[in-house]
Amino acid sequence: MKVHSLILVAPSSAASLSLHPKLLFRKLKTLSTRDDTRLDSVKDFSMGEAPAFILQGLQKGFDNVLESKGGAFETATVVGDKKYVIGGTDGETLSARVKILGEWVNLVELGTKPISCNGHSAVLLKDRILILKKNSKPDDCIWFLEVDTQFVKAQKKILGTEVVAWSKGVIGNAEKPFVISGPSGVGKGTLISMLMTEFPSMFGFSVSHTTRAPRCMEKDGIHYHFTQKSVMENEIKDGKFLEFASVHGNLYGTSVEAVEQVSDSGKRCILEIDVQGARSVRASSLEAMFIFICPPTMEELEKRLRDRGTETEEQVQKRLRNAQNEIEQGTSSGIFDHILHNDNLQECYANLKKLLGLDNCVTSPKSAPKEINLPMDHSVSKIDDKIIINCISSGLEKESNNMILLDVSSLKGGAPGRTRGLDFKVIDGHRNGPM
Ligand SMILES: Nc1ncnc2c1ncn2[C@@H]1O[C@H](COP(=O)(O)OP(=O)(O)OP(=O)(O)O)[C@@H](O)[C@H]1O
Ligand SMILES: Nc1nc2c(ncn2[C@@H]2O[C@H](COP(=O)(O)O)[C@@H](O)[C@H]2O)c(=O)[nH]1
Repeated sequence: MKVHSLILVAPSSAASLSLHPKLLFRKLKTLSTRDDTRLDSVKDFSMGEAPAFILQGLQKGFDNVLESKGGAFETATVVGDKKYVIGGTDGETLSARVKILGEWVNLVELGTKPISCNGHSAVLLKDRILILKKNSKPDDCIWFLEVDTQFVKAQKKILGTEVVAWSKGVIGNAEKPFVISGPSGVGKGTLISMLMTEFPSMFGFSVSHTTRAPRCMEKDGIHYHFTQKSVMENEIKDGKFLEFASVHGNLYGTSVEAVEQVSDSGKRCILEIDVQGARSVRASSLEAMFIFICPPTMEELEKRLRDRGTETEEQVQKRLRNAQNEIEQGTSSGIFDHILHNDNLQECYANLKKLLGLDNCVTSPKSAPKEINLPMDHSVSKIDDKIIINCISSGLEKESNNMILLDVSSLKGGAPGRTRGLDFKVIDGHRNGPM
């Protein structure tokens, strides 16, 4: 029998990625050939201990799949007394609605929503719903709708309403970003340029937003995203910034997207931000390495700032006044993992490379990122932290029963950024022989 739609209650024994494929196939076959009346017993599941279930379009009339008149595909996921309805083809994106005790209530959806698709599966994990989009590109097929994560809980408190947050799922982990701070003119930008010139495929710069005016050689989107104060303040309210601070009289900030874009490219992200920003990142969920750059003396710092010639006299004075406080904070607050002294530039650069494990480093070509290819037709089931995607191939002479095992045991990050740490394995059914 071909498995079209399958619903499982998580057995106590964990199916791990290391489970022998033959055993897994056997286990699934047993479960999938069960009488469909088995489904009724799990219709009323509640959230908490992560009951395993699938929401699948193929099982018409099944409680969790709603198909509205216009052909809009929707799934409903019950979490305690709430029912999250996800889908709709009337817009360009998927969206979510929620019913509490049978009544529709106002729901704020945060994050970037996924673009619409021809159906999806929805699987309840502990505090979020995994969405597997059908007929979507490999880098767009896995999404999460967070319903009870720390981020959602905090936003509910702030907004005083029901909140969910969308987050795109990414296979693998990002390289640990590093934060470089130090007073204006100490040489942060110079050191970062040297690093990016020597290791172009290894590092990416997080392009900050700022409300200050561009300097003559600065380009929008490359050196900074130059913006208006009111625009940036609204984006801060919308939760788009990982950190922000008022520095030397202007607003500066790192958007969540700036860091995620660098990580998506497989590079290690560099954040060049002030001490207040570093403090905020330290308190955020972003795991990073923190480096503070110190000038040899205040006189030398002043000379470098003046020689750079990018600031007016008034601005130089302001930056020097702030520098004293930054150096005190940077060297005594415990925010920073490492302090480097930029007296001799080449020596400081060599020390920075040492910290980053790059001394005597030979750059090797990067292996291509792992990509998941979800077939249009698949059914989904769940055992503990493993999502089993049964790929249904039709029209082929031989029936293929490939499976994708998606491991959601080590999720990292999440809204307002990407959800990383996903892993998967393809199990070729043919190679396992008859069961
Ligand atoms: N070790 C050094 N010795 C002498 N000059 C230096 C040294 N390091 C950097 N400089 C020079 O000091 C000036 C300021 O450096 P840079 O612009 O990199 O500072 P910054 O910390 O990035 O400043 P800001 O925070 O304002 O962006 C530049 O003209 C640079 O060439
Ligand atoms: N908190 C943040 N501070 C930032 C960010 N980007 C830059 N900076 C700091 O601003 C000063 C001044 O920069 P300049 O380009 O005007 O010379 C610099 O020393 C950085 O420390 C940011 O995104 N967040």
